[in-house]
Amino acid sequence: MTPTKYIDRPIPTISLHEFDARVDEITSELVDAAENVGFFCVIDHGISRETVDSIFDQSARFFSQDDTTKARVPFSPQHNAGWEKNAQIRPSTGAIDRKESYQMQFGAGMNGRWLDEDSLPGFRQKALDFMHQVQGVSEKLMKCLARGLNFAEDHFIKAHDVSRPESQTVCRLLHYFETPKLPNPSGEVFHRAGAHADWDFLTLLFQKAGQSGLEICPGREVSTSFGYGDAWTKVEPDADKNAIVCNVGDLLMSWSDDRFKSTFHRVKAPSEPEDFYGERYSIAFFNQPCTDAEIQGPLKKYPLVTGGEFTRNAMNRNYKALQEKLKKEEKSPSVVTQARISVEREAI
Ligand SMILES: O=C(O)CCC(=O)C(=O)O
Ligand SMILES: [Fe+2]
Repeated sequence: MTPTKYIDRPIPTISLHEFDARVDEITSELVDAAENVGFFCVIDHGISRETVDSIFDQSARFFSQDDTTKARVPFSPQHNAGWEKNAQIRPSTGAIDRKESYQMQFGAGMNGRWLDEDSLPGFRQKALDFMHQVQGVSEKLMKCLARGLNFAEDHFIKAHDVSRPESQTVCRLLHYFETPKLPNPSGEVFHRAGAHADWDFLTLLFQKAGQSGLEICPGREVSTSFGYGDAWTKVEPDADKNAIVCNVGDLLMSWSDDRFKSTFHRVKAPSEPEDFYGERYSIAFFNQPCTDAEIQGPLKKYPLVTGGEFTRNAMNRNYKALQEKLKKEEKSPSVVTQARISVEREAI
């Protein structure tokens, strides 16, 4: 196996300390990070490490339920919410990610998709409290990003109003399974999250100390392209600084006329001795626009679309890329069928 090619790229760390007084400085740091790397770490964001640790405890509590219990809140493609296991296939790998995830939303999309209080007392309220805190940090970043693009300060905040029934914002709890250590006799690759770009506006990711694996590969020029390079940079969890890893998604790339970069990233399939093979937990908060939000960049590079249309277009593009990949690799029809189901399910 050829060793992974790594290069060092600085990933900016941006402090939100004294946000109101420093908003100009923070805006220019954010714009610089969004234009050049697409990934940045946010610190001094106001969510305590205890809060983050306690939501990870809730996540472990959810995933430790047996599969029959979790299957009572199955993933719904229509609502982009609920639990799924070994179901997501990325066009970059043509194979399933070895993980389970539980996607939560703020509103009606969750009807029937919360586990009942008897199974998991207190879970729902704790999850929603956390999601509101992350929404608060997201709104600070949205304010700066809007200023950076000369939109009204509340332009992105209004489009991502989580109190409206049209909200599509998702908080995804992720649990990657332990991977067998080398040598792996079957030669099978255990993908965790195959290389992809996110479709949303901005992703805020929480990681656990020591559970590495996230890697990025910048260099994409337009939000509609699929290509990526072959040199990776590790984004290690920084629990001491309680950093939130943020990345620009395709929606913000297109909303900025491709000025801000939505960067390819993955959770590496552990395959080299120094990789992390253990079970891994992470939490991704995907800021998604309301279905009726109107999306167009200041230079009008792309035609105006609604939040609903943007998501549909992204899914269709993903589906086509996956079909091409599977055709090229002559995967069996059963894999294709499985993939079709899974991509239709995938909304991020
Ligand atoms: O688990 C992680 O660290 C990243 C997950 C991710 O990139 C995603 O779910 O889109
Ligand atoms: Fe991602």
